[in-house]
Amino acid sequence: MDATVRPFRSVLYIPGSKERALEKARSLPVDAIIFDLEDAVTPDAKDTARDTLNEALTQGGYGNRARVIRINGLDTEWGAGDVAALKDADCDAFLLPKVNSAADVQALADMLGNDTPIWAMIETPLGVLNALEIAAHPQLGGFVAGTNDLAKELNCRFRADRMPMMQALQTMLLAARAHGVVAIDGVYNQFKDEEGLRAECNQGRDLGFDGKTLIHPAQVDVTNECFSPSEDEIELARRQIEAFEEVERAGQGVAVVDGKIVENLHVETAKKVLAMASSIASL
Ligand SMILES: CC(C)(COP(=O)(O)OP(=O)(O)OC[C@H]1O[C@@H](n2cnc3c(N)ncnc32)[C@H](O)[C@@H]1OP(=O)(O)O)[C@@H](O)C(=O)NCCC(=O)NCCSC(=O)C[C@H](O)C(=O)O
Ligand SMILES: [Mg+2]
Repeated sequence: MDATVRPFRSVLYIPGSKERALEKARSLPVDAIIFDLEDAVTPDAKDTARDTLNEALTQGGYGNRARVIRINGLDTEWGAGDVAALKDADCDAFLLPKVNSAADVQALADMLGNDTPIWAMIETPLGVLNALEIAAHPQLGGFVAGTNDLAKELNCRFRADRMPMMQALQTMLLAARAHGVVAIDGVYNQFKDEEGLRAECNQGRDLGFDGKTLIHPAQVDVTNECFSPSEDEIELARRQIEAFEEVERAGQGVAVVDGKIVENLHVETAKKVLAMASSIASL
């Protein structure tokens, strides 16, 4: 799949210790999986989770889904052991929690000793404030918003409109876009509340996130729907491209579609919409 238009709509956390969930994920229509060794795994299960996860990845069967391993922080008693056990695993990226600076990313890069992309959880005040230098690290492939940790660190309240953490989310997005890395929104904790999830997905999509992290299979379909180009968006993109090509042939640089101007930059966006739609259709 073309990496520039690879979809990351639905990114499901799976506890690395849960064999049943590791098995189930092979058949779920998610774009990416985060195999978690951090928060979803209790301290007494940390060691066995490494083996369970290694075995699942060796066995494979995850198809086109991007496979991301979230290790424990390098400042914890498990981080170095996670890297040692999994650095050669068949995966697409390693996800480092609570990244505060580019030096944290470099520390993991040094320990890995390979060029597997590193993703960073942005979930601390320093991580947000240093997002630009973190995104600029040459091995950095993506940001994941850790909205639970962020709320804890900010001492803010959870609100449906997420106003208290909006600056952090947008700072992270600006940095991700400045350096062309993937940006995934945080989780929606009430996993049985479909309407609440839909609203938060739409907000994340409006902000510019590529997709959303999920904690339960019941969240997958809504999320895929919200982060896919809709039929209306696809149809509009086609008409914008056609209209622009027509005016271009007549030596002009501005078309009008549905009463709105269409210039070269809108055509670029329209082409991205069609490329993403076709990438999703090919899954
Ligand atoms: C939330 C859960 C504990 C709920 O578990 P459970 O009660 O077992 O759910 P169900 O009985 O409804 O499960 C139905 C079937 O689905 C499978 N399942 C459940 N969850 C997953 C999953 N995440 N991935 C794959 N499959 C899953 C069950 O095995 C059942 O299968 P079957 O036997 O065939 O019926 C549980 O969903 C869970 O543990 N979720 C993950 C929690 C997690 O990963 N937390 C850490 C990430 S969130 C975070 O840390 C964010 C960040 O750092 C921040 O700061 O914000
Ligand atoms: Mg967290």
